[in-house]
Amino acid sequence: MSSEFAIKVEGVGKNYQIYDKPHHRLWQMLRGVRKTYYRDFWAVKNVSFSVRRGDTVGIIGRNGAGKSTLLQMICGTLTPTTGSIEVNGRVAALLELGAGFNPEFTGRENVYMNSAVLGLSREETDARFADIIAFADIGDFIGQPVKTYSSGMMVRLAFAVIAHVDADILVVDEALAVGDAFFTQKCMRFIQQFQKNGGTLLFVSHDMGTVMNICQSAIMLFAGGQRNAIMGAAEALCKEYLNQIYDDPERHQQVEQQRSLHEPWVQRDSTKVQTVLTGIAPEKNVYAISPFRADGESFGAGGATITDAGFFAEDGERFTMLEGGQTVRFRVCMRANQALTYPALGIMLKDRLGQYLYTAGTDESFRHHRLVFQAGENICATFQFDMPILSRGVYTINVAVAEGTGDAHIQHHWIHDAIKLEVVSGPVVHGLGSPLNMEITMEFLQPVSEVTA
Ligand SMILES: Nc1ncnc2c1ncn2[C@@H]1O[C@H](COP(=O)(O)OP(=O)(O)OP(=O)(O)O)[C@@H](O)[C@H]1O
Repeated sequence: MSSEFAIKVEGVGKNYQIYDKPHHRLWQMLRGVRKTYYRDFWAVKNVSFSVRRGDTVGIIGRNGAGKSTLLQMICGTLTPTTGSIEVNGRVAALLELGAGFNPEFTGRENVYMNSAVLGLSREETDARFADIIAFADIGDFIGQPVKTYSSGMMVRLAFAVIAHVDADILVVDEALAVGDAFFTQKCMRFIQQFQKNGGTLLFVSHDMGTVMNICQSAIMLFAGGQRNAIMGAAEALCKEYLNQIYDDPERHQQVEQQRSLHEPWVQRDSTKVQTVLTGIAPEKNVYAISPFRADGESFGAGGATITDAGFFAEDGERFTMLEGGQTVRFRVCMRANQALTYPALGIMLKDRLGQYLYTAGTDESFRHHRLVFQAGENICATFQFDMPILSRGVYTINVAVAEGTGDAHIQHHWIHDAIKLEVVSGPVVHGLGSPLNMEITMEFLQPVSEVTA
């Protein structure tokens, strides 16, 4: 296989023999020469594709389409019935909760066992053990049997291991990377670094927005057919996937039923032949704001320390709840530990996948002020803006203090996820959010013929 490829899959299929009754299995063993007591079920059939090194590939498909089956075969935990799979490099996967862990063993024992399965020697694991534990951040539970872990702890430990085994290929199911927002951000930072370093990523997701954002190409699986996977550009396949979802006869049937139950309201009121509805979205966009995390994960040269950050009202009160559209002040404060020339404070709002939505800094506005801070000075910057209307979910804000100019600067203190924002309610479920002050109007441009009651 050319080393240009990380994975090459040719004609791969996985067949399960389905027995309708338990005793049919026994009959098959005893009398199977003359008669077959099972049905063949192809979870994956005749799949071929190749993934180049360094690519990020989305794995999409409806529930039961065969994603896990295919990926388990790539990881080597399941044997294909047909075809061949070549993998060039070390594969580490986060596919199934608790997979690869022995529930009776402690977290520590499982780390050693898992690392060994992934190709690390005992000495290599010894050298990385402290980092693995720090990444997982599960405290004393590391000495407890894994069967006592919450699902969140299990994901933490599993991700910590795969992040430290020098994998060439990572297989991650997005559904497992959810839970604690700060841990998710840490995982996404690791994944972004892994991609930058040229790692190959297979990313299973049901969120087409995410796939289009982070993947160049995608593999779409679908149940049935002579060949049940196709590979293509991420955007084209995501569109195709959405087409398929909405082309579902069951959905059409449900809508037909709704039609038969509800008379269209325009027809009930014959005076409303032409109607205008005007309104703003009825549900308030409410944000819950976490306290400032001074001890959040951070880095920097140490010439300054961020001492506080948060949303404040005009009278100085710290907000713990906010509403989309509300005018707010985000204040970030720092202490200079040394003299600083051209210092700048910055804030970055990120979505759950660690992608920047908005960033702002004092550098642009204060560039011409040629600011200099002295050691021991405390300085706060306030960013006033109208809170955007974001879709429901968890967001975080990084805060940072840098010194220098746009191209040539150093970071003195950068805190990842210093504040967590959770949009707990709101009118927007899909997409990033909605513009502020949106009004929705519906007009019937064609006169609707009068309907007799
Ligand atoms: N051991 C098994 N025996 C029989 N059928 C199986 C077995 N494992 C999986 N299947 C079937 O194979 C099909 C593909 O399953 P798979 O878990 O790979 O789908 P998936 O795309 O990962 O689904 P999801 O998105 O729900 O996780 C399903 O119909 C499933 O019921």
